[in-house]
Amino acid sequence: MFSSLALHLTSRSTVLAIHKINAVFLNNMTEIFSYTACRQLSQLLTSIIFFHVSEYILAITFHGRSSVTLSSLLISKNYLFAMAFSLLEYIVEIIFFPGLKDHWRVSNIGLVMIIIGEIIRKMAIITAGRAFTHLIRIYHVDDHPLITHGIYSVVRHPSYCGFFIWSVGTQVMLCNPISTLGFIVVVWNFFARRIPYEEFFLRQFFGPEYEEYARRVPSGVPFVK
Ligand SMILES: C[S@@+](CC[C@H](N)C(=O)[O-])C[C@H]1O[C@@H](n2cnc3c(N)ncnc32)[C@H](O)[C@@H]1O
Repeated sequence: MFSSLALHLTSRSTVLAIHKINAVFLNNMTEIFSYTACRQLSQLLTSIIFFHVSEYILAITFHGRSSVTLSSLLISKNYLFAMAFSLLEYIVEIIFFPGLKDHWRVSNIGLVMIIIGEIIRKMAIITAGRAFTHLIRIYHVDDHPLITHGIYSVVRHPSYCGFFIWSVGTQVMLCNPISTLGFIVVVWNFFARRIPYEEFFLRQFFGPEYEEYARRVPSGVPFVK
């Protein structure tokens, strides 16, 4: 009799545990499919698709289909890792701290950053035209003039400035505190090393003309000379 009572109690507690797990699961699913998550994740997806497809179309427009590779889509392993990490952060936080994602003023500032960053970057690509290559040129070619007009008269590296704002904006829009800091550090470091490397060759190509341009116009990436 005792054993059947024990069995009954065990199966009852098992059923209760399953109900509890189901409730937690359903609650988590409700958070994941909430209005907040649907809106923020669809904004992220739209921004990413628009950014990469337009990069690809502009690269084809200026350089022709044959010289455009996957790198023109700017999808690297590090980039995929960073985006995957930010998605993981988003999912964990929306399950355990859903209130964190409801800061709409912050999220909308992120959205504005995405739009401004995108506009600056695309203005840079269109202004530089064929001079804009995704891989840094290390040999001078005849049809590569120094671009100093338009947005290049305001900052020397508008496409990097635009990407910096765009990428950090994606994380601000998602209200992801860890990835926002992570993106600021990683993207800034990347450009802080890339800009001197790129300018080493630009100084070789254009000599005093580039020196004078660099003295006059700021880089466009904070704290990078
Ligand atoms: C990915 S693009 C980035 C251009 C620029 N750093 C920017 O942020 O807009 C890199 C290529 O642009 C070329 N480039 C950079 N600044 C330039 C300028 N002011 N005029 C002409 N070519 C430039 C470099 O030689 C390099 O091959």
